Amino acid sequence: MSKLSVVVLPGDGVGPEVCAQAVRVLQEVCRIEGVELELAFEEIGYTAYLKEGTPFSSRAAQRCRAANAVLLGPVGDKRSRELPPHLRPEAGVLSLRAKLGLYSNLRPIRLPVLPEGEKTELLLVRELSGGIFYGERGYTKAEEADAAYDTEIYTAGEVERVAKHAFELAQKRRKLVTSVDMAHVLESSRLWRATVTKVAEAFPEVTLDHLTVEEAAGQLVQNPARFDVLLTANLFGSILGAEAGALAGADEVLACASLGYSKLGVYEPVMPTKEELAGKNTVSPLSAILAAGMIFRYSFEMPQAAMLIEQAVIDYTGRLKAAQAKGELLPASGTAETGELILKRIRERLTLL
Ligand SMILES: CC(C)[C@H](C(=O)O)[C@@H](O)C(=O)O
Repeated sequence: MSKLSVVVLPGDGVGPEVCAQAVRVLQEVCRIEGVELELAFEEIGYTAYLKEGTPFSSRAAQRCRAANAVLLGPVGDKRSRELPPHLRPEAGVLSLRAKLGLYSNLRPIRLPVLPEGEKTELLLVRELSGGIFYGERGYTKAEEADAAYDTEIYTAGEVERVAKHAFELAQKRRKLVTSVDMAHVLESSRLWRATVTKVAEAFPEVTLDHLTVEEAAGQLVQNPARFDVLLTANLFGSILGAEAGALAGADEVLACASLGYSKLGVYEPVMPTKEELAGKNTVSPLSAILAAGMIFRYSFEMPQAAMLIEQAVIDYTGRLKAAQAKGELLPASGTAETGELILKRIRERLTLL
């Protein structure tokens, strides 16, 4: 029996309760597939700061580095706003990515194509360990209120490795990479564009086109079907990811994977921390469950198991929508109950296979 290990970083707000359901799914699918699953729990974010005085401890980092995958809950808390930047929950996430060398964030997003309303799936590939989030920052004068700066900086090597990843993924999809930058204004974007163009030479079967970030923001709304793989820098990816997430609509279930050179990845639901709902068993765990599915796809290399989970989520949301459309009264289903229903579907599907 093979053995795989996952570190769970439940994060803040509703993170623990949604991660608990994703863990149940991980355990069940590993049991079915005959994989021995070793689980460890560590803290990150505001919760970690309250307990340990740091948003991500070096002990937690060490355990994550030794694992096969990390399941990460949403991170952030309104009460952290007064903290110095290095103690804020977000600093914990940036440190996790840097310490694990995760440079490529993959976010599949299904968007409605108007007016037909059908869905198209694009894959956002966001550079994750460089750019303005990691560039030098500070105040230019002793007087803090005077002037502040953050540096957008990329090396060709940083652009090259994430671009290669985007092209490799596009090869298995519709074979189009749209690289998004601000090459009309920014020097770092001109390096980005030149480097991506060079990487494209090794992938003659994949088409490359370039858009400015302003164009991309518009096209996501007007013509989302024109995208297959959307490749972009850290900051632009954060903004376009939020835009695409909003366009996808509240009932779309979104998760993402952050990867580096090895198979070790960090997987997270794309959702807010919703501190006010923490512990109330009301939010949907489906994004966290999809994140668990992505663990099987990218870190465990078990695509059948990933499909089993994805299909269970699709079946569940499909039936929910059909019932709503018929005006049927649905039984209230909390976080844990939804997790249970997904487990039931996973077991049912197995009997069908
Ligand atoms: C603030 C930062 C840690 C965060 C992230 O990169 O996850 C943000 O950019 C986002 O995309 O929601």
